[in-house]
Amino acid sequence: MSNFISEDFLLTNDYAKTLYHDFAKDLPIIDFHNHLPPDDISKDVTFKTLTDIWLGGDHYKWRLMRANGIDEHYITGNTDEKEKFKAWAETVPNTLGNPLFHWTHMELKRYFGIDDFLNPETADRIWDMANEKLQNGGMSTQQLLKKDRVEFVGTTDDPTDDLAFHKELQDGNHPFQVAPSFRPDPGLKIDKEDFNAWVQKLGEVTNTEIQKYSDFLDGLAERVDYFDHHGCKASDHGIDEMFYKPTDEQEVAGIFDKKMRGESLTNVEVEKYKTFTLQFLASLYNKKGWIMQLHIGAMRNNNTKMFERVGRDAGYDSPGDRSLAKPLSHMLDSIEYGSGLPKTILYCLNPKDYYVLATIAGNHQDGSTAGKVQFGTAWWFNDHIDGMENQMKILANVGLIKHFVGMLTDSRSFLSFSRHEYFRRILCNLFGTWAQDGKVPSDIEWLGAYVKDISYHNAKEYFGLKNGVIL
Ligand SMILES: O=C[C@H](O)[C@@H](O)[C@@H](O)[C@H](O)C(=O)O
Repeated sequence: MSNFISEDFLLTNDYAKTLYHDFAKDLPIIDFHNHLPPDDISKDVTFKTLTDIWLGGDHYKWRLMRANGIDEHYITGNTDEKEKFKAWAETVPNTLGNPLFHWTHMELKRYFGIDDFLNPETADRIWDMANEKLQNGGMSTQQLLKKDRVEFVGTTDDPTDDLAFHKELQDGNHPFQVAPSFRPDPGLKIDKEDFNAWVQKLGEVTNTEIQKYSDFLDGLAERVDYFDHHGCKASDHGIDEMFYKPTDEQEVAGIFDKKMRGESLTNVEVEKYKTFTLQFLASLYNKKGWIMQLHIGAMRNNNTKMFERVGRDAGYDSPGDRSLAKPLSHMLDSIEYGSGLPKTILYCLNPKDYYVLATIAGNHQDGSTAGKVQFGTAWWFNDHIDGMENQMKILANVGLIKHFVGMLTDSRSFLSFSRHEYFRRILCNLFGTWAQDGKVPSDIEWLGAYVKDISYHNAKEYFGLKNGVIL
């Protein structure tokens, strides 16, 4: 496979090559949003097999395996690890054009030095080589972070989490910083059955009996303080359908009481509750100087039979298509008008909303911070060459790509950091092609400064980091 994943992979002209090799390649990584388990980092876990590190939790791969006719037994079932790996190896040759085809081979090459095409014929050899490498040292979670020069990891954490592993990590002497991100979705989703149980849990961790909405808000505020003390710099919200229904605390207190009594709520009540609670949280984020991330528009768990069998985040999600322009614009406007909008990153799953997000971000730039409101990088089903190019072109068309905070993996795997390389190659190829086509001056230093900012410096500045240490 010597002509694949070569030095100049995805770099189609000389400008692109110079931009990547001279400006992007050697920069450290700031991965400000992912789903890595902090306990695996803190315990410096070494994964035993390629299946452990590659297939556990990776619903992207699971989805393609199912599409390839593989039985669930070999995907999320209890079968032998090697059998699972072989099922993936059988799938890989059929993934042409999918980013997983590139990611798989980049990961084999970068982490294991394996240059072979993964397929049923090479599977045994690759399994042995990779597992030997995993077991021979140098591949623990912390070593992988160091090897990839990861300076900052932003995990995704429930507000009721005690953050014990983050604390351990912060007390340790590491060249990287692992910070929690505050993800209060269960406290927003008042329409879900487990809402009341979550409220009770919040009460337990804050040592209060939450009886009314104001107790609940106090509990959230206490956890924001707690997260702040543990290095948190950002929140994250999974908003499946954007909402905005203006209301006030008194009305929402009544809605909360109703839910606590076990009564069912109307859609309007649910939206009012979510609106006020998000406004309240945004005011806390703003006071702390946190970044508010909104991931909007996933339609989740669309296969009930499989949801009952394998649970959430298992590969049964799609972009939804509910309009988000008005509610999102009104929501941000109301926050800005009220307590002031925190730094905000907007992501959407349906690419039909790219112009909406990119321009709504522009509506709330206020001159306080360059790129204060960001149109975030291509998320999930858009995380591929076309999706990333599309996102960056739209951002450049209607805003300033110069201040773009760039890539994050959103991943659950320690081998996904090579996706920063993938992103940087795509970025350099985009700018290099503009230079080649005479669309922009071929001033390599000037373009190189853009590449460095987008690959690393902008995120570092935006998150207030200095050499891996939170300022
Ligand atoms: O890239 C895909 C993601 O990891 C996806 O699983 C998450 O974005 C998750 O649904 C979430 O809500 O945070």
